[in-house]
Amino acid sequence: MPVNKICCIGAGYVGGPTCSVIAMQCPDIRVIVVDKNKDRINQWNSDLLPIYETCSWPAAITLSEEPGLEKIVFCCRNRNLFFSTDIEAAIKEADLIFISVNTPTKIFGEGKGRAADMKYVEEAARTIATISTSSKIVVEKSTVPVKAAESISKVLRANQKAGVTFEVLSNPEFLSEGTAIDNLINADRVLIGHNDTPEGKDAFEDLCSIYTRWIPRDRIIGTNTWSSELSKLASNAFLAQRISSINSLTALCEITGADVSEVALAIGQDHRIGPKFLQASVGFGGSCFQKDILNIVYICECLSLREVAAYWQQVIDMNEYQKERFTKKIIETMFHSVSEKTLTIFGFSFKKDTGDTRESPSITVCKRLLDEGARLHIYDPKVFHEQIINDLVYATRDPEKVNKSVNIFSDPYTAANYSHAIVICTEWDEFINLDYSNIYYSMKKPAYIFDGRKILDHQDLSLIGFEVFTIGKRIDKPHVKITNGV
Ligand SMILES: NC(=O)C1=CN([C@@H]2O[C@H](COP(=O)(O)OP(=O)(O)OC[C@H]3O[C@@H](n4cnc5c(N)ncnc54)[C@H](O)[C@@H]3O)[C@@H](O)[C@H]2O)C=CC1
Ligand SMILES: O=C(O)[C@H]1O[C@H](OP(=O)(O)OP(=O)(O)OC[C@H]2O[C@@H](n3ccc(=O)[nH]c3=O)[C@H](O)[C@@H]2O)[C@H](O)[C@@H](O)[C@@H]1O
Repeated sequence: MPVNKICCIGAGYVGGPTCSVIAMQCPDIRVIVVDKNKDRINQWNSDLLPIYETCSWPAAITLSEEPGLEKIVFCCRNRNLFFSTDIEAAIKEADLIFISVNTPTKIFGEGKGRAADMKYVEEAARTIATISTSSKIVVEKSTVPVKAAESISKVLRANQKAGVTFEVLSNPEFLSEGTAIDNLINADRVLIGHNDTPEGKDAFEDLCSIYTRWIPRDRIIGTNTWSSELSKLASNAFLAQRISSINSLTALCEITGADVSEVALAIGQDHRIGPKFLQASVGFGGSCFQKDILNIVYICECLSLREVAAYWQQVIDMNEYQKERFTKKIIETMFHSVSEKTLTIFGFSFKKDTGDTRESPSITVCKRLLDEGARLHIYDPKVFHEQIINDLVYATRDPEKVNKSVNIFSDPYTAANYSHAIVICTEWDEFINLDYSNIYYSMKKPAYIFDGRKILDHQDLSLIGFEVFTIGKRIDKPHVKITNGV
């Protein structure tokens, strides 16, 4: 059955960009992205989109300009791309429905702190079943536990109207924030899990026919549904595992005098290992790595696979250790106390080129420093000030302390003024080229820099006069040649 109308439930970081790209590549298909969050839909319909995406238009697409998400949305919106809160109408008319709602870690009940909360997926499935008056392909785009498609099918079947059928596919998303458009247009692979039945195979072909408009057919992988669901979790677990592995070596490097960047370069040159995701850091963040690994841990524990669960849990534990180790180093270096001292935090998003703060290592570092009595000046080029305050209030559960001890700034120089230390928590490019001589003169002495992302020129900073600490490398004091003109 040709797909003419698509509905996507969930207008978030995945639903919005994914459907914008589909609308751009398939001008003959009408794409409606719906959400129950009215504010979010209003933003998608405004000039200020809810997601910050910097990426450029890939070379494969011939257009005279280099647009990112904004250009695509502005080009397709109200042509064949629509954002709406009328969920029922969009479901009714669609041939194919993406479920792209959030699947956060459960915060209470059975599996609290580890299992994925499937309530939004279930709610979406119930709505689809009760509203639909014609048969649909339902595509699970959200990241879900293995066997979730079975639960979705069960909910759909239990509530479907006579004569209406549903075929459920698993089509996990692999985009990264900040490079979503590139990732979607030049996807390494598109994974589609389907039932091994004639209906399942037909639905697979229907979804394929959308992706093949711009993705070469040999990059589309068809698997059984459970492999597809597990591959998504495993993919994030493997990426996070690489970061924890390189981070595990940083403490060793600092003690022995090895430099973790040199180690990463050396091991990454082996084409069997490869250079990506070996950048040592204060720790990984983002909405998915931790959540998806916890999900694997929980599934394994439920299946009595204790050793497997413990193996993956260690990736998370190492990440916690790294954030704690970095913060401890700050406190120890500053004479074992940051109480009443002002520390300037550069970067609050979980990585550069996004305004997203979910599970950002910056939150953990700030919370620990606030617990120790520090005053914080925070600067991030993209995160909204209210978001920073909300995150810190949630983390500390102490609005009074946040109100008293945290100031948010709109420019890095003012933020650093009169502070005792700068702490780099996010690798924003703009931090690399700041005028650190100027910053040094405006700070209290000794002036410290703690580079949690290894992005600065540490020798230069030492020469300016800073006390410098970074991850995975001992910074020796510079041998300043004192010349007296002789
Ligand atoms: N953020 C990312 O970079 C990636 C996320 N994923 C996965 O994709 C899924 C979605 O993630 P995000 O887009 O980041 O989440 P998000 O939180 O940004 O967006 C989800 C949206 O779904 C809406 N929603 C929830 N239940 C709904 C319902 N019943 N009806 C209508 N709207 C509903 C929410 O209001 C929200 O706006 C998650 O499972 C996530 O693990 C996968 C790959 C990348
Ligand atoms: O399922 C998801 O949500 C997505 O999760 C990640 O994407 P994302 O969270 O946007 O960001 P990444 O670029 O993977 O970075 C995650 C974290 O790891 C950190 N990181 C990354 C790479 C590295 O070498 N070192 C490192 O510390 C980043 O700073 C960031 O905090 C995956 O890369 C995507 O493939 C996946 O689709």
